[in-house]
Amino acid sequence: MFTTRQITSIAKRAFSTSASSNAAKVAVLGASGGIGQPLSLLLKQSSLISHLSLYDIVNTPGVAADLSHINTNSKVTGHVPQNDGLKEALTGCDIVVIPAGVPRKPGMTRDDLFNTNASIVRDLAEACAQHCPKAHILVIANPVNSTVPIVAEVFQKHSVFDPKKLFGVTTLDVVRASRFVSEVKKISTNDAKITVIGGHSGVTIVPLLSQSGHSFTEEEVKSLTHRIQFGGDEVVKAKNGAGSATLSMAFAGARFTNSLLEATVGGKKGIIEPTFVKSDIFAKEGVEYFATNVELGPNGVEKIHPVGNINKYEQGLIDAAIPELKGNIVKGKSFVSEVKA
Ligand SMILES: NC(=O)c1ccc[n+]([C@@H]2O[C@H](COP(=O)([O-])OP(=O)(O)OC[C@H]3O[C@@H](n4cnc5c(N)ncnc54)[C@H](O)[C@@H]3O)[C@@H](O)[C@H]2O)c1
Ligand SMILES: O=C(O)C[C@H](O)C(=O)O
Repeated sequence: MFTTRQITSIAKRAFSTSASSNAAKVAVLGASGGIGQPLSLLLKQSSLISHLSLYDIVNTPGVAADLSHINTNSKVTGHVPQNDGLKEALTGCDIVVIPAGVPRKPGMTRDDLFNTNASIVRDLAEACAQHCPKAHILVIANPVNSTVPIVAEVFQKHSVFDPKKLFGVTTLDVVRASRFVSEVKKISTNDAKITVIGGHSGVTIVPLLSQSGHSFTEEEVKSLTHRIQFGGDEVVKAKNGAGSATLSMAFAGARFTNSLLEATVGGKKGIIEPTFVKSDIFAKEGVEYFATNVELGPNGVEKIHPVGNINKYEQGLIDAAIPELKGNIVKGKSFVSEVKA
């Protein structure tokens, strides 16, 4: 006869060793990089992932072997371009996260990365359109304001574009905003929920501090807004040529991926994350993609939240963001259409 304690312990073991049937295959493209490795480590902890598929042009066999010893239920595989590695990495994927591409050095803007990263993202998007056309695509590679339209154009070219399944990952801006506000107001980050809208570069990043429920002096608003818009530069400067944010980005990327997993395979309702998606909000102004809070659901984008009530200062920030955002988006779209022609 088993005691109650023994039965509980056997049940717990059985539960913890059986992989969840509601779990997804998730690929990380650029998995050996500064973001890719810690992001993959964080994703290895998810019970909603059955297969973590790691692709990079180098070093993924080692990264995958290392992660595969962690005793969570997901299988980990590593792929490199040889032997149809990209096809193998992507086939059957539900979610593809793309941090592949070069990071900034001091003095560079994110747009300065376009020449290198546009073709990397375009080629990876081509492979996704062919091998996992129904997957949710999460773009981290910069410049996000342009790389997201690049992915959309490639998917459109293959007639497989679903705007509900394409996301520019802007979560780091919200993570930073929360942290910076918590420091200034001396409050817990749990009480510092800041909506950040727009895009992901300099003035296109628009924090809506007036919606936070906290009051700020004019001075605080100006300095917090600047810090949130240019937080990436702080890290680039501190790393002094060794790249940009990797660990905080991995945290933010894992947060967004986990939210999407919960909303899709996890079946949870009411999950809201900020993200740069195809949106009608400023379509009249010629801006086809815009980040606001987005409710996630089983098919990806469930509901795009409007900007909401804003003050004059924030309206000024949006007015400044629109032309730059528009230019970034057109640049991404033309990059694909020019090659198409
Ligand atoms: N969205 C954001 O908030 C955010 C935040 C931080 C960084 N980023 C961006 O993320 C990107 C990656 O940053 P990082 O610090 O990890 O850079 P990194 O150089 O450390 O890593 C990039 C990885 O991409 C790989 N790679 C290059 N070409 C590839 C290809 N064709 N296919 C697959 N993999 C390829 C490299 O081998 C490398 O391992 C940069 O563009 C950076 O600007 C975005
Ligand atoms: O600043 C960068 O270039 C990386 C990233 O976009 C960030 O916001 O940290």
